[in-house]
Order: sequence, then structure tokens, then C-alpha cells
Amino acid sequence: MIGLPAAITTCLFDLDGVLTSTASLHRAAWRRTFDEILARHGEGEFTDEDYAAHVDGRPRLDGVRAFLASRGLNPPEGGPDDPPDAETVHGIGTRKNDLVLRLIDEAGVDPFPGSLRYLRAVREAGLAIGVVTSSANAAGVLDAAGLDEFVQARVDGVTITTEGLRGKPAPDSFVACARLLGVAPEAAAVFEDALAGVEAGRAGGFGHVVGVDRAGQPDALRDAGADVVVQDLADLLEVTP
Ligand SMILES: O=P(O)(O)OC[C@H]1O[C@@H](O)[C@H](O)[C@@H](O)[C@@H]1O
Repeated sequence: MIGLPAAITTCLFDLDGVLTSTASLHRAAWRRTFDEILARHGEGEFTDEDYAAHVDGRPRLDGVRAFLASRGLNPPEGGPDDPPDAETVHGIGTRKNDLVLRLIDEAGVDPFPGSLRYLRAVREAGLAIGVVTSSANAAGVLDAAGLDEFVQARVDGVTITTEGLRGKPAPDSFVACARLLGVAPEAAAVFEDALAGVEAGRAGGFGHVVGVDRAGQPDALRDAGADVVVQDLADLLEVTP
């Protein structure tokens, strides 16, 4: 019993905040990075609402552009070789990445216990498993969390850049992972904690979209297109669809 419609043969999981608790580390690193910029421009602090609306679930540089634009700030693009102190989109992204890698290193990476139980149940039920994340750090996080053994296909921030995919909330990364696993979107379920990710699942025509509410925003997840909202993936083990 995995709490999914019978037509679903494949599960596509977001990583940070769905399988691992690293979402809070990303949010903390973004907050520190942006607060320093905002203070210099006389702007109010970066809030959880800012994170949910502009940054969560999106590729790194999209998050930099979208959030700063929401405060009327539009730094130059710069390039991937910009140093972390450069006031460019790339420099700011690198600054945040240095910070999040340090936080991940200090805190370590653990899967949510309920997510681990759910992954085991999904595998036992014979469904395919993919991971779809905007993070370019996914390989290291999956390895540190000990989750590699479950993952049959992965589309991450590196794939998004090298293949020129549009990031969430566009459905491209989920569609690419479904294609890698050889299934149509209607046969796949999407599991997401970010509003942008839920929107991507809905936009891609996926068969079932599960919103995972880690931030106290069940209504917003439903409004973004979640078919069902749970607090923890293990809640689905109790559900009769
Ligand atoms: O900076 P990274 O590791 O490539 O991650 C990009 C984004 O990945 C998403 O999974 C997170 O929700 C975002 O907070 C993060 O900004």
C-alpha cells in the first residue's frame, strides 16, 4: 500500500525537502547571502515567503534573478568564473553555493525517516524511482544520505544546465526524467515540497502530484496543483486511494 492511484508505475521525487532535510540549509544559505545585499540597498530582510515564492525549487541562478528582481534589483549576469564576491548573478550564486556546501558539510545529510520507509515500500511494490531536482549538488547529497541504491534515473541542476532545460516551474526536468525511465507523464507521480515543483508536475500532465508540506503551506501547495498534501511521505502508507 503506497497510497497512489493504480495507474502509477513510476515515482519522481524532488530531493531537498522531500527525501532529505537539506531544504532548510538551502534556505539559511540564501537568507545570509541575500540579507547582506538587501542591507546594502536599504531593503527589508529576506523572508520565508520570499523563499517560497521566488527561490525554492528553482535552479540556483533563476532564484538569484527572480528574488532580486522582486525587490527591484537587477545585477549584471557576469559569468561562471566570477569570484564569490562579485556583485553579479553568477557571483551571488557562487557565494550562496560556498555557504550551503559548508552548512551541509557541518550538519551532514540525513534522509527523512518517513521518506526512507516510503522509498523502501515503493521499491518493494515494483515501481520505478527517479530523482528530479534543480540542485547541482544532488550527486553528493544523495551519496551522503545513502540513497543512491534507490535511484534509477536522476535529472538535476547539472543536467538542466548541460541540456539547456527550463527549470521548475517549467515541467522540463520531470519530463526528461520520465523519458529516461521510459514512461509517459500520466503514469508517473511527482513528489514535491516547493510551490514551483508542484506547478511543474501539474504543467507536465503528470498522473498524480503529491505536495509534501514541510513549511506550513498546505493550501498554497493545493492551489499550485497538488492532488494530495501530506506532512510526511510515510503518511501515504496509511492512505487507501
Ligand atoms: O544551489 P543548488 O544546490 O544547485 O540548488 C538549487 C536549488 O535547488 C533546490 O532543490 C532548492 O530547493 C533550492 O533552495 C536551491 O536553490
